[in-house]
Amino acid sequence: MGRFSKMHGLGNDFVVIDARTDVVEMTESRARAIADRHAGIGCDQLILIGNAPDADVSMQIFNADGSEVEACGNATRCVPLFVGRDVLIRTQAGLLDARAVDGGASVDMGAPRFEWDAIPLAYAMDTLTMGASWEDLPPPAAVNVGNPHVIFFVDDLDAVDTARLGPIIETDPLFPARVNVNFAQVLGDNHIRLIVWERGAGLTRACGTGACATAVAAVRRKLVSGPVTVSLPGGDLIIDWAPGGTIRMTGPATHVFDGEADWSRF
Ligand SMILES: N[C@@H](CCC[C@H](N)C(=O)O)C(=O)O
Repeated sequence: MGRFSKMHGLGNDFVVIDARTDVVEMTESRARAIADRHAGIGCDQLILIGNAPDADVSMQIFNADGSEVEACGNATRCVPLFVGRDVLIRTQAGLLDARAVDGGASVDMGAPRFEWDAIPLAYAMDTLTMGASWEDLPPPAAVNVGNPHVIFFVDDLDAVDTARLGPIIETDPLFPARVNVNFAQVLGDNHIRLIVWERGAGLTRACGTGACATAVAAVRRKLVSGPVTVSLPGGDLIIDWAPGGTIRMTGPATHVFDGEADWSRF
């Protein structure tokens, strides 16, 4: 039998396995089966904590569809709670410094990347893909915070059919590796409301990297300033970024329960 912990950050929920002590061979189909909410344990992402030569621990991230990805902000905040101390975490997105704070954690998520600035993204969307399916959405911003995000700033978030547009944009041929889709409404100089259609997981209650990417895009467009409160369906994150710097994300992390499972059944 293998052990796991169920954890979440603002309702973005995880099955966390300590691969330092429980060796489990993770495949796409096994990750998908564990994440299945009806026939498995159920989670948005499956997290494997392992050993790393250059950090306290490593973190591997699998979306609910089984795809392995580079970054997960909400899971990163859960790692200090899982390990029991502040940690330097090796991820595909780089080394992340995660420190416990009251009720959660504060993480240096590294510097955002804007390599997509080289792509005339709005033009490409207009000419290649927009057509019938993208409708009246404005040209998005594109920010990579270890994983890829597009951000649409809209006037009225309640008027956007996020469940319908999310998967269309996620799988648009413009994004060969698919993309996380953020729908944001600026509520004030330091406040953004956000709904995220996550690549490989769909609509989640919160997306930490989505909040980081959205705050960065909003600061760059001078829509907000200073530390930004990003309000997601599951609650609030504080994101602090200034041009040229790294992103600091602060918010809750929750341990729900521990369990045991026979991984060979998945
Ligand atoms: N929920 C996460 C993001 C998880 C990965 C994402 N779906 C992707 O495919 O890049 C977060 O809190 O950042």
